[in-house]
Amino acid sequence: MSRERLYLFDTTLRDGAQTRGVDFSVEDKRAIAIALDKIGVDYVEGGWPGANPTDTAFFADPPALKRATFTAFGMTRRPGRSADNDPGLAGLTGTAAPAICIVGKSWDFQVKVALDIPLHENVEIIGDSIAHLAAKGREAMLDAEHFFDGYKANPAYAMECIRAAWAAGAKWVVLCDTNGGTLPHEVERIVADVADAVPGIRLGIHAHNDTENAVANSLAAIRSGARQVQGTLNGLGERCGNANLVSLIGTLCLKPDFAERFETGITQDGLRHLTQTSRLLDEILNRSPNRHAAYVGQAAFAHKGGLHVSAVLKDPRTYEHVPPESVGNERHVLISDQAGKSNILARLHDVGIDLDPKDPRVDRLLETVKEREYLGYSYDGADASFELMARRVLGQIPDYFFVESFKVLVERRYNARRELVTVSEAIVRTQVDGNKLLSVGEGNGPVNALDAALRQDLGKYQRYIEDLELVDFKVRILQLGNAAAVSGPASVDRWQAGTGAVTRVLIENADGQGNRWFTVGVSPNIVEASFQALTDAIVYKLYRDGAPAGTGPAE
Ligand SMILES: CC(=O)SCCNC(=O)CCNC(=O)[C@H](O)C(C)(C)COP(=O)(O)OP(=O)(O)OC[C@H]1O[C@@H](n2cnc3c(N)ncnc32)[C@H](O)[C@@H]1OP(=O)(O)O
Ligand SMILES: CC(=O)C(=O)O
Repeated sequence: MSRERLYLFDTTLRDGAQTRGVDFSVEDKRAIAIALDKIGVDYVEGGWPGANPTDTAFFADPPALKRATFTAFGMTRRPGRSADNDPGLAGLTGTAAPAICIVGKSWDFQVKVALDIPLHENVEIIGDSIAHLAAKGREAMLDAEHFFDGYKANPAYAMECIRAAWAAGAKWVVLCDTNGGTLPHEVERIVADVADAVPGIRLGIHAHNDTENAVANSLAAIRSGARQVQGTLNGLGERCGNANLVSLIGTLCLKPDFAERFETGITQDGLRHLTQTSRLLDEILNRSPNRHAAYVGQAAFAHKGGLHVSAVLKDPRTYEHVPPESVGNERHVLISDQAGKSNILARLHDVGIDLDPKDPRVDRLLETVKEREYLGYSYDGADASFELMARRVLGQIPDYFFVESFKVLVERRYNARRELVTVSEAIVRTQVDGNKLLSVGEGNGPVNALDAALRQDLGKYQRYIEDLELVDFKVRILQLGNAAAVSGPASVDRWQAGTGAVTRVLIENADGQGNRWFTVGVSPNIVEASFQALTDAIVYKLYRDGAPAGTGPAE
């Protein structure tokens, strides 16, 4: 059975640019447009030429797209002007964009309040504007703003608006849930009514996420006859955002009810790049990806509960709705106090340690993890510290170096230019093969100074850590109730009374070969917690790079 074509329209660069805190440069827009084109999106709406210098410059030198239709966005002609004399429309037709999407009002209330013109005039404006674009040879589309609210308030008028666009030559009439308050059952009914009332009309859906239903509303519209679906990468957009195109692509391509009925432009390879495309956007916006994003989040295929892990190891379909690799994501098995033996075994396997489930060391490891999590450690995000902890229990981590003591000073003073500065200095005394070393490091904060001192001189290990870099540092204050506070590495396993806050430090490290790893430290003292995470980072690198063992501290 042949499938119907469903068109995907991306508005990341237009509605997504209306997100609070998002400000794309021309080069950002180009990179995103090319990534969308690569995965097989049909339309890339680049912005509103004429509205701001970035969009004007972007349209003046459009990206070379292979598959997608580059689309300009604007609004219908202004009241009191002819379409031929409207500067806004001229700005759109002055670009080379083969498709132009204009927003027009379809809610009588909006026409009265926002435009302040008679209802019939707005209908004429829509018709004229679309006819003008079509006459210029462009693929004209109407974004029927507030269509669902308009239809609920005055269905006859809302229909009159979209009939005008269709009759004037619109290739698509996109029904917008502009305020995002419409629910899926309403969308399903209203889109079906419209499709029945105007046979042959090509409908699109543009849903906002104000009730967290934008994706559901888009799917409902498709079920009722919409054949173009608009959305944005990672759900960017005005207020609560738009329908998340990433989630929509996953569902449309992988769920049989849609995938068997509709063909999209998304290629197999494009689908496998979905995770990468979603993360590229976050990278460009310089923000952390949402770990819990459907399909593409780091946690989307992360298994934590013992029952889950045990079953996933037998067959991943027990707790996964689609295979992670189908969208370019991967499976993670997390270690935590929810863990059973299966988690530990799976995680050990990941780091190259295969133990028999009956091996008593597995129980010891499980106990150690649970105790340490109780103290405030978290291995969910700190793979390297997990591996070190496991290998230490198994006696596989040699003594490399020994830190006798460290001291950190923070000084706030006026410098020679009478500027107020805060400087930090750290002094670390270490031993390598019985040789005593003293290093001093300076930094813009105590952790930075400690990191500099630790890595300044590690004797024969120095060459292994030359390219080590601290790339991210996160601090979390934990209230452990009646659990213990810990005071240092030697006392980590010693329980203490008290209810003090404990600091958990998570450090991301990188080296010159492109490896990245996370380590964790816990203490009531932030510097001590950082010290643990920093030393774990160094030990992990020494172990992984096969550095020779040391002889331990001198007596
Ligand atoms: C639902 C949506 O998200 S649509 C996209 C919204 N996106 C944006 O607004 C971002 C880009 N916008 C802009 O940069 C500016 O608003 C511009 C350049 C387009 C217009 O700027 P200005 O001319 O200063 O107008 P301003 O933004 O203050 O007000 C909008 C005007 O457009 C009119 N207008 C609103 N919708 C329409 C429409 N569909 N057709 C014609 N005119 C419209 C309003 O009545 C108002 O007119 P008024 O100034 O006579 O009261
Ligand atoms: C056009 C648009 O962005 C909206 O109506 O929400």
